[in-house]
Amino acid sequence: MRASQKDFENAMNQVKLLKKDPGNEVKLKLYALFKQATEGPCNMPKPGVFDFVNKAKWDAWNALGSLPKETARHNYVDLVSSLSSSLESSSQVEPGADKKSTGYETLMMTLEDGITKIVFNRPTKKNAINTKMYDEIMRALKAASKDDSSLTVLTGNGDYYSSGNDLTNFTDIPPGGVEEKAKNSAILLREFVDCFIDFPKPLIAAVNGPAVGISVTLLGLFDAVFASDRATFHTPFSHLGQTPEGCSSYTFPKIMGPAKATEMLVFGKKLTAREACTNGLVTEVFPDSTFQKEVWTRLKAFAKLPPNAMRISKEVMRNSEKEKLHAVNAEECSVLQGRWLSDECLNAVSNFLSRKARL
Ligand SMILES: CCCC/C=C/CC(=O)SCCNC(=O)CCNC(=O)[C@H](O)C(C)(C)COP(=O)(O)OP(=O)(O)OC[C@H]1O[C@@H](n2cnc3c(N)ncnc32)[C@H](O)[C@@H]1OP(=O)(O)O
Repeated sequence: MRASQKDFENAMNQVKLLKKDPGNEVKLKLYALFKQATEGPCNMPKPGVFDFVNKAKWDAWNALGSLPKETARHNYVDLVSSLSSSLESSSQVEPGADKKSTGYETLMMTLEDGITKIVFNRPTKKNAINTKMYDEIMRALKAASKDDSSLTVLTGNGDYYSSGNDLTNFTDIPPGGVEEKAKNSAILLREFVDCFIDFPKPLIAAVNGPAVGISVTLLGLFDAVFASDRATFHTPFSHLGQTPEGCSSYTFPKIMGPAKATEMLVFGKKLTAREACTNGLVTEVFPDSTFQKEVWTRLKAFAKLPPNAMRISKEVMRNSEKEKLHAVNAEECSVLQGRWLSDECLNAVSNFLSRKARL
């Protein structure tokens, strides 16, 4: 049976009442079907390459070709009806996830048993790091460096550790245009990585699942990395028209040798947790089924060690490198500032946002 104009109007109202965000992919489908149903085939000029959001919308509408208005209206009503039932009943996210807690919007932070735990908390976005999250991680690290804990642990909520830089960060273009955006991003990145270089206490990553991009490169600045055997380590910089950050251009060749570092940072080879452990990036791998229990037993034992001895040992081991790391960070950010303006990068980001590419 075909959907009537009344069904279509009801569906439009139902969309506004959805309690959960259906995600960009579905929103693009809804947009395209709505435009096709009301205006027919795409009749707008194609937006420019920098106009990510409108280009993604245009691509979605244009992809419907000459689909008749009635069919588009019917498909729109069907899609909304399937969303209303599935989204209202599904609950893939852990309690507390994606909610404001303890003064942070994108993190959870606790201090217990001498351990400050910072949890990336955007599980529905695979813990992608958006601008707010960069700011909050810096704030959390500054607080952790001064609190009563002896060590600090970073981990992720949900199935991912983190999918790295949130690629929608690139869509928020300031009045000064993409050049200003690239400049501001380089400043933010430099300040962000500096916080890891300067962190004074033992810093440990509990990598609970796949890690991508900057969430991988930073691991070279951690003091221990414990990984679930479900975790993977992926730095697809060339695929994204980008270049290494997080001091990885220096730490990775040092940790694993230039050949293995090149496989990861230049050719984008994705490592399993065991491969990352063999290469020296990961301290130890645990079966996913016992990961939390084993890691936290280990961490609680570490936290009972004399905190000053641990802090000073870290200082002795790392201080001679600090100046070099700050210089590497500055150079990587400056190179990236240029890459973010390149066609290679802009096209890769645009493809991700239009759902044409998956890594
Ligand atoms: C300013 C400082 C800049 C520092 C620069 C750092 C460089 C990097 O970090 S480069 C690495 C950037 N990350 C990526 O390229 C990963 C992109 N994401 C993916 O390829 C896939 O999402 C995935 C392989 C991580 C997961 O795929 P899967 O099919 O399992 O799940 P999805 O449906 O794709 O994801 C769910 C949901 O989450 C959104 N999302 C995931 N990762 C990102 C991301 N990095 N940026 C923005 N959004 C992300 C994804 O779009 C989905 O959202 P919707 O439900 O709204 O569609």
